[in-house]
Amino acid sequence: MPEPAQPLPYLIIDFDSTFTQVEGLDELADIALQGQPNREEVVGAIRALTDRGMSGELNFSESLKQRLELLPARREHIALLVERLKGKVSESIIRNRSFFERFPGRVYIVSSGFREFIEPVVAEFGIDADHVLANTFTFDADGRITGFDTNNVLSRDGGKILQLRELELEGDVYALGDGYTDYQIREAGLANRFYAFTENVHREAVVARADEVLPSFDEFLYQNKLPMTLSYPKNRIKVLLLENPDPRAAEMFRQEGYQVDSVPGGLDEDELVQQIEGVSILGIRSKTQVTARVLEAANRLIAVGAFCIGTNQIDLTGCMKKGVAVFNAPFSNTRSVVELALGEIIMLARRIPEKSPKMHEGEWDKSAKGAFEIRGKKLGIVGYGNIGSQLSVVAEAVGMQVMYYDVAEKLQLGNAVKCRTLEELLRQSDIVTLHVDGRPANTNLIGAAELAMMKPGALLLNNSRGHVVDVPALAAVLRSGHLGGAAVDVFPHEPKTNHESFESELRGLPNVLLTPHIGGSTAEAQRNIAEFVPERIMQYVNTGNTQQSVNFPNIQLPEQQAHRLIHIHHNVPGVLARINNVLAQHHVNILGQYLKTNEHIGYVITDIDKQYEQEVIGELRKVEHTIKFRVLY
Ligand SMILES: NC(=O)c1ccc[n+]([C@@H]2O[C@H](COP(=O)([O-])OP(=O)(O)OC[C@H]3O[C@@H](n4cnc5c(N)ncnc54)[C@H](O)[C@@H]3O)[C@@H](O)[C@H]2O)c1
Ligand SMILES: O=C(O)[C@H](O)COP(=O)(O)O
Repeated sequence: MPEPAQPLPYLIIDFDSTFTQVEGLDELADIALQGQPNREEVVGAIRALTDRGMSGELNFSESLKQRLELLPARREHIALLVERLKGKVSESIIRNRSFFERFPGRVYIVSSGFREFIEPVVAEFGIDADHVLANTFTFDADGRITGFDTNNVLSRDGGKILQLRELELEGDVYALGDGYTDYQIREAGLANRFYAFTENVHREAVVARADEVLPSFDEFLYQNKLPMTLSYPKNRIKVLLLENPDPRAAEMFRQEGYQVDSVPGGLDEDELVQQIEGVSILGIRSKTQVTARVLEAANRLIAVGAFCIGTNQIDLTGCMKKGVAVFNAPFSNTRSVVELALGEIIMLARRIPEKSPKMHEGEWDKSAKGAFEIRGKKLGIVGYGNIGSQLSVVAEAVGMQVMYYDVAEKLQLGNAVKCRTLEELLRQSDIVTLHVDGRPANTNLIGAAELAMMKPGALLLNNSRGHVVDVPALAAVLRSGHLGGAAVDVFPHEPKTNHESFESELRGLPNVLLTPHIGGSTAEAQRNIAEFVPERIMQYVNTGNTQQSVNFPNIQLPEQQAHRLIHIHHNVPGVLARINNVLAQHHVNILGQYLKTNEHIGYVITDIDKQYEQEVIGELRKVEHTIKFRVLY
């Protein structure tokens, strides 16, 4: 861990809602009133008094007095409280335990809370009792808490100020806390700076008076160039989510401590270029185009999450060359598409797209004309990947004969028959369903010539990508009656939001089922995706693991041993040797090293000894052909 550049300031840290996530007295009331019918009411009243005291609405001594009058606690409840509080230490304080263990002499816990529960909690972080300045309870002979020691300066209004005066600290003093009384230390001139700590509670009145706002203790250490566990505070990682992924995605990123912004609907290239600056993680779905121009404007981008299967909307090579890893959800919505396709086959076979609107208009058109069972019919699947192969199994289960065509060698499932050419499949199938990926070469894969090869009266489904089918050609064969119907979910030009209108030559044609790109839009799929993608991205950010990235060399890493250095470079000879030279020159021991390359980049992870000088990092950053370099911790 590098040494701090300057002498450390004294840190005056509040306990309740700062060192721990909760208020000690509120928790004590909750414990003491367990099983009592008035528990909620009394705890609520104590919480309200705490809050009024903390925001400066009620003077402190009055707030404390009133709270203790309401508190029916006893000595034995305190031990239970201590155990509870040990499990509720603020995340960023836990993360930086080694900071406290290393500099206990520079840290004071100054609290209007009570020594009896503060001391044992902070002792676990190496903070001694004489660096805990807090109130003390008074008890009666039966062990019931009766009040507080009124001789203690901290029990009075302006108690923290009086306490700081008594301490007579020399040099820089920084106060950190969530309450008004913490701010008063700086107001009284007893601290150079006041940091409003908002990891647990955000009090407007306090934040408004702060020199700095700290969403975490990492942020404090980072701003002051002090030794910290993470290399970069998570609250500085900005996430931009477009196209409404399930709210669970934002929730997961927020839980991790990231800042999350959401823009409903998509953004066009110009809009995204405007918004991408400062964004570390971009979350999109199938519509947003991540182009070279967008990447050029992306000055902090680490990863792109496609909250869908398709990634053809992303310049994957451009991302790779910029050291931006892309992740998608390759399996989360496959079942939803399969179910939609099966439903569409049956709907088209029974000409429901024509019959249902007629019924809504009051027309009764009972007839078997053009309607057929799907049992025994030939289903031709183009693209036998995750969706195509799953549909194959389901279609066989309802009695269809499955044929498939794929450019890659694929395992035949069940009784499915492989076709050697697309033409072979098109000429035989009663129903053709497209499940190819969106690679540019698949543009107009099904055009006029291919449509002409299909059997008269056959049905076509496209749930893959809009550009795979030549839409005017499809409209022509539907109008001519050569095809019996079609179901189309994806289009070359799709509206950016639900407020734009949908234009297509397919509108108004008979037996054509049109859906607004909803193949993967089910509650189950969206929820799965919203967990899957953030998990992959957070793993990448936290450990460097690139498993299942669609554009980075995939490395599944063992658990980190000490410090982890992540180096992304252009794949040219000699970079690894240069990295290792720097480490060797500084006598840094390599505990483990993992390298994988592809045609464009090399991705090397090096786990090194705890001990290293700051210079090493500077030199590694300067290694020629470096695209991105980061130290995990
Ligand atoms: N409508 C929706 O909402 C929705 C939902 C999910 C996925 N999708 C799209 O569905 C498609 C399939 O998804 P998947 O997860 O099964 O993808 P996948 O990558 O698992 O499978 C695609 C298959 O198509 C094959 N292929 C590519 N080009 C081909 C060609 N010209 N001829 C024959 N085979 C070809 C590939 O070899 C691969 O086996 C993708 O385009 C995806 O974007 C759409
Ligand atoms: O690629 C996909 O998974 C589908 O096309 C679904 O895309 P969407 O999330 O934009 O609906």
